Amino acid sequence: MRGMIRFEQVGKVYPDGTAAVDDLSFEVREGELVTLVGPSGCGKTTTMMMVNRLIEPTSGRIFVEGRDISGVDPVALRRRIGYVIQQVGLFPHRTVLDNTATVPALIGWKKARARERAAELLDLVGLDPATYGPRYPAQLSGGQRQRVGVARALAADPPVLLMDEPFGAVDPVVRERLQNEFLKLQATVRKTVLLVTHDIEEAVRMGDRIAVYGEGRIEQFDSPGAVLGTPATPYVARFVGADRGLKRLSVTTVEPADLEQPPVARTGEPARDAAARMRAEGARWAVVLNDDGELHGWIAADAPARAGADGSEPGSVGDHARRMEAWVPLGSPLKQAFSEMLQHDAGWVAVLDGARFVGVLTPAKLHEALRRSVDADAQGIGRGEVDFDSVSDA
Ligand SMILES: Nc1ncnc2c1ncn2[C@@H]1O[C@H](COP(=O)(O)OP(=O)(O)OP(=O)(O)O)[C@@H](O)[C@H]1O
Repeated sequence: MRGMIRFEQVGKVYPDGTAAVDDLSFEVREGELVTLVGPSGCGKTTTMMMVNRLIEPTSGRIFVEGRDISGVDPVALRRRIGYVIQQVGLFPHRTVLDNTATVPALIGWKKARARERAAELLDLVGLDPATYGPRYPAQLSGGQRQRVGVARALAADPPVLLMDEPFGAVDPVVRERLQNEFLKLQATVRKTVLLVTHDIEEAVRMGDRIAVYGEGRIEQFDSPGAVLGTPATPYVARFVGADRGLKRLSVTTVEPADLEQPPVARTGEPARDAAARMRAEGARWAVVLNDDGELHGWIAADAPARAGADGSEPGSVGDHARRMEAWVPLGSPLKQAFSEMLQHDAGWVAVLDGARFVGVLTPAKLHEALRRSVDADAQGIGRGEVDFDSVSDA
């Protein structure tokens, strides 16, 4: 199947002569989340509202699920398209449960079934239906209202979701939490999503692909990595900002190939043996694991010798190990690894796969991973395929 949403040379000129968008062509694949990002007034909302026919284009054609929507009844069309907006637009005199059940009720579901579905959806977005279902919108926080907006849009299980600044009305901390929650939710529901934002960070974090808007047209339509790594035009480079290398840290993940393997000591082994091994390998420290291969901490190469300086027995590795606070799961963004390093003032972070220790990430390896991902995008290949020499020579 071709794109779930497809724009073919679409233009919109408002009756007063304002040309909001011009010659837009792009498609959103099934299950893909595409973010539309750009400054105020560049035509993002116009683009979005043409998909559910709240606005009609003046030229070109738009297809949803393979059908030219100019021939589809707008009401029938909107049943297939969930819509989440910044102001949420909950009915103030209706309970949260009834607000969430709005669309299923509208399309003729029996009341009991609609409410059951609404309760499921509230649960899915992290709101306990027993607690929050009976409340009215005014009795919720901004973040909770936003979640209800998402639950309501998903209630009738539409294949397509339009989201216009869905996390815009909340503070940055809540915003990041809602973004992460939505990404987790999207990993299970796999809707085809168009999300409008003016925030490049949000676009990068949320989008499988990003459309960067200039004045009424798309300047670049590509993966977050490519937009940050190889901006197509000077406009895009300015828009993503001089700190795009930093932003890239949020979209590049820690992979097994990025890790170093330091010497490993076990909690139960004699400290003297571990120290001898570290000396032989020229290492100043070792990672300490317990018998199940789980991270216990780390040990300095000279710790046993210092402890035994007074002639006493240095004991086991466990006696000298220090806790390791800086760790991240495999697959975390590099940004998280970097932030762990800074927060714990650590020269490296441990990387875990579940509870299992898989290696450490050092600042040099982090830098290398970042360079590798820039190169991979520039060459249009996977990160693992980048020739290491070409990275260090660059
Ligand atoms: N009904 C209308 N009549 C005339 N011009 C309009 C109308 N609606 C929007 N516009 C204009 O069309 C252009 C694009 O507007 P649009 O709302 O799509 O931008 P946007 O990128 O979503 O902006 P924002 O981020 O501020 O919401 C703007 O210049 C706007 O003033």
